[in-house]
Amino acid sequence: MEYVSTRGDAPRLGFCDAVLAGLARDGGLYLPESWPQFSSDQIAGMANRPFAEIAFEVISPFVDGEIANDKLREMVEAAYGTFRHEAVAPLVQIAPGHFVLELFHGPTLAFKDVAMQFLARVMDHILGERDQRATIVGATSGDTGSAAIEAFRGRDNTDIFILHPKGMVSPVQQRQMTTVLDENVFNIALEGNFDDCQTIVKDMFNNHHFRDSVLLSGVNSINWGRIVAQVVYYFTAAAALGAPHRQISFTVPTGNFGDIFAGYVAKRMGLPIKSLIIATNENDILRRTLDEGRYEMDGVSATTSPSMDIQISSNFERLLFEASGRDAELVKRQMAQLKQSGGFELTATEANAIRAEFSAGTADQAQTEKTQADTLSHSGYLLDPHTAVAVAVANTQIEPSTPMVSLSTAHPAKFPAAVKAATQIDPALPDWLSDLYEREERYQVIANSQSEVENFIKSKCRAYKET
Ligand SMILES: Cc1ncc(COP(=O)(O)O)c(C=O)c1O
Ligand SMILES: N[C@@H](CCOP(=O)(O)O)C(=O)O
Repeated sequence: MEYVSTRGDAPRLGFCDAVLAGLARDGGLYLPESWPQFSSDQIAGMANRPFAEIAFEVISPFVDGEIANDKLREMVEAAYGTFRHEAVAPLVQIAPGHFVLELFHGPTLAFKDVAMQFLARVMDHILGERDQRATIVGATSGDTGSAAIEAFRGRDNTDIFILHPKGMVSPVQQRQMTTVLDENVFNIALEGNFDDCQTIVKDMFNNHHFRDSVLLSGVNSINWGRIVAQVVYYFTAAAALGAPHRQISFTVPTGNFGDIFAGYVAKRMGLPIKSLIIATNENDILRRTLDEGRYEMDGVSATTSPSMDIQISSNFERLLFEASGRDAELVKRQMAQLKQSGGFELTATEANAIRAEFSAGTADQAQTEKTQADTLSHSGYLLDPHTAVAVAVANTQIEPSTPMVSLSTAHPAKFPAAVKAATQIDPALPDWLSDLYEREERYQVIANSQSEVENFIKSKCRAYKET
């Protein structure tokens, strides 16, 4: 299996090189050249089996033998052994026909752990085999950063630099990152918003001199290794609810479009998904794009679901590539327009293809809080604000004959202030995080400047070699 860039000008790579590359050298995102297919019998056979076994089954066609099967199996078992729930990603029914898929039982209480626990092991393995050391960078609105730091802390083959928007993540998210004092972990509080963090990360990849001098690698969902691991829980959830014998719908709280793109991939692989519903908060660029056929940035507003306060939704580029019939020249032009003028028009082909696969809805602050309060009073279930955005949107789209799964992307205790405001409940952190507020913090405040970030990284990382 080879991987191709959405912008068509980067070399085709195998799985291991695509994972280490993170972003393609032409600025595009890697995708497999074709979609592995799962038969109805294979999907039926996934019901009631351990998560790690399904993970191996779903991921291995993408790895395509580049990592030995017994090693890959060992990695997925170790990755999902860190989860505190036996099922890893359990389903909980909150209303007739409506289920929440709990993805927050990993070490940092957010869905990012599902992919990050896998990806860190894969990267460590590849680097170890090649006797190389890499510099990992990531942009975060709170959850990717904490999951990545937890997964990469103390690893000898990597130094990790995470950029978060200063003062714009929840106090729990911030401390989960900044209180990790391992020598290979560096937190940067950037004077900007999440999109600024993400732009600097992508621009560092596009600065080939810098990229090569530190052996740069990335852990955002621009990295294919993140997406592939997120495909797994669509299969486990759908099989548990009766797929392939019936269709299942999913509603996904969306920002960078990685999580819902993983659902699209599952569908392309043969999973009978009826609807894939994009749920956004007030930062509703994706819903507007579906409605209007134009991707148009209009500023980020702060909400109680900060991890979705995004305008530049990275993985939408992967969808454009698919929806345009893999027209890399068109995607390249659209991405250039986005960078230059903050927007671009979808072609009719793209708009039709996207509308055929996705629908979208928005829940504003009041609807999100009401959903948190109503869900608690009707079913006794406490939702974090991101999950509540999904549940609010899903509630408007439920059909009697099709189970609806809303993805629960974070534990309520990650966002205690928002949960308390909506429900009067103070969600407790689990034991292993109960002293989070007493731990020492370490982070570096840096201006919104690519060169300042690059200089800081060069001064700290062990991989740096002047070229
Ligand atoms: C809690 C939570 N929910 C939802 C999202 C949105 O996911 P994605 O960026 O994959 O669309 C994020 C951030 O990525 C998140 O941290
Ligand atoms: N919401 C994310 C933003 C980064 O998303 P990613 O999935 O591309 O890593 C976060 O929590 O950091």
